[in-house]
Amino acid sequence: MKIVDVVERAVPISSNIANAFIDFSKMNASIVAVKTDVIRNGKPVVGYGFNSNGRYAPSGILRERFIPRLLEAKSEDILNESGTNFSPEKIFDILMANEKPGGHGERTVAVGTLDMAIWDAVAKIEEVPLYKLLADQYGDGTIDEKVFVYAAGGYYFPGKGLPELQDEMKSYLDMGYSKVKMKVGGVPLKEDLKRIEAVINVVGTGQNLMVDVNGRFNLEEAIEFGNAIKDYHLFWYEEAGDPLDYQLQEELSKVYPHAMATGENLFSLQDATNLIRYAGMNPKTDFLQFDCALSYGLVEYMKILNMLEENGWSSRNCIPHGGHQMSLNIAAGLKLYGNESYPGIFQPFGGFADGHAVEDGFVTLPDAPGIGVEAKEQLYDLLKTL
Ligand SMILES: O=C([O-])CC(=O)C(=O)O
Ligand SMILES: [Mg+2]
Repeated sequence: MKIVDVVERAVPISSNIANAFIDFSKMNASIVAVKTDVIRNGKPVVGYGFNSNGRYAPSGILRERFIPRLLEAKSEDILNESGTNFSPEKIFDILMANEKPGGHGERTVAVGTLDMAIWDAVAKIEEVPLYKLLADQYGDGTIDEKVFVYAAGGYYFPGKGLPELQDEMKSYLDMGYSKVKMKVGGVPLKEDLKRIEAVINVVGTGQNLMVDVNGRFNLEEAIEFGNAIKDYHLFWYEEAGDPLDYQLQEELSKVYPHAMATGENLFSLQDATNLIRYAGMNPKTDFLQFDCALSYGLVEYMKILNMLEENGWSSRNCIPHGGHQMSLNIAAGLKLYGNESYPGIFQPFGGFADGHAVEDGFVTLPDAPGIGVEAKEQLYDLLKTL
């Protein structure tokens, strides 16, 4: 049993949307295929992966360091104890050989992308959906039959006014979502408050709305904004300040009385641990958004879930960033609170399996082996070109 080839390509996911920190005019992502010599259904098993939005394709380090390390590994060093499948944990160790701790940089994205493809292959070799493999081998043996998902959008866009913002949010409700997220912090406070009120008018209550600052505010601005929105009782207030400024988050936590969310730009177990140690976040109210496809993959994510449990948090505090099927599988198999979703943006990676419409804010997963990329036609059409 061996990996015969690994191929990578960068593909555009660019658009004119912007959050408070970046626009996506040059955004791209790496897609990878891990080709094995294992035959299932008469064909060699191929695992597919891609990196999540917000970080650029790590093509260079994938091609120069991580793919060669994987291809140079001896078969016995990447198989599980019984030799019946690949071991994502052993592969993680192979990939991370000769990488110093700290200063994680873009390598977390490269490893996260490969890790996704490895898990896809491993589940395909077992001939089960990844969520089932996770529940059986790493979870309590049961799955969540449906997963809470919210529609993330509300981006700034040239010429987009309040009516267009409201139409966008209405369209998410029409698709079956119950909660929506919008970008804030990119225009003056007064203007954002009008945008927030316009969206609450569509979704009915602040509890159906999250706002995302994408790390734009300093402490003073974060507190001012928090004070201005607190009476809306929003579902959460996300990434108010720099993701690594734990003190800002801690100070904000002292004065903002409702749920907050952060973590999409923390890319390692150590960074996540520091957040839990130093940022004053509250496991009774707050949400954690670590995205395995940006942060060394599911092997690292499971270490983060263990760390959370040791510190009085639960997998139910987690709603990963990224809106991809990998995290949807993790949500169903390891019992997260839910998953993000980007209806219509970051295509073809955003959204879930064809024919699995969102109903009352929940989505079901296909019964296909692996992550389920073959059940999303537009995505599979792209991946199979590798
Ligand atoms: O705009 C982005 O970079 C995406 C983001 O923060 C989110 O989905 O929470
Ligand atoms: Mg965000």
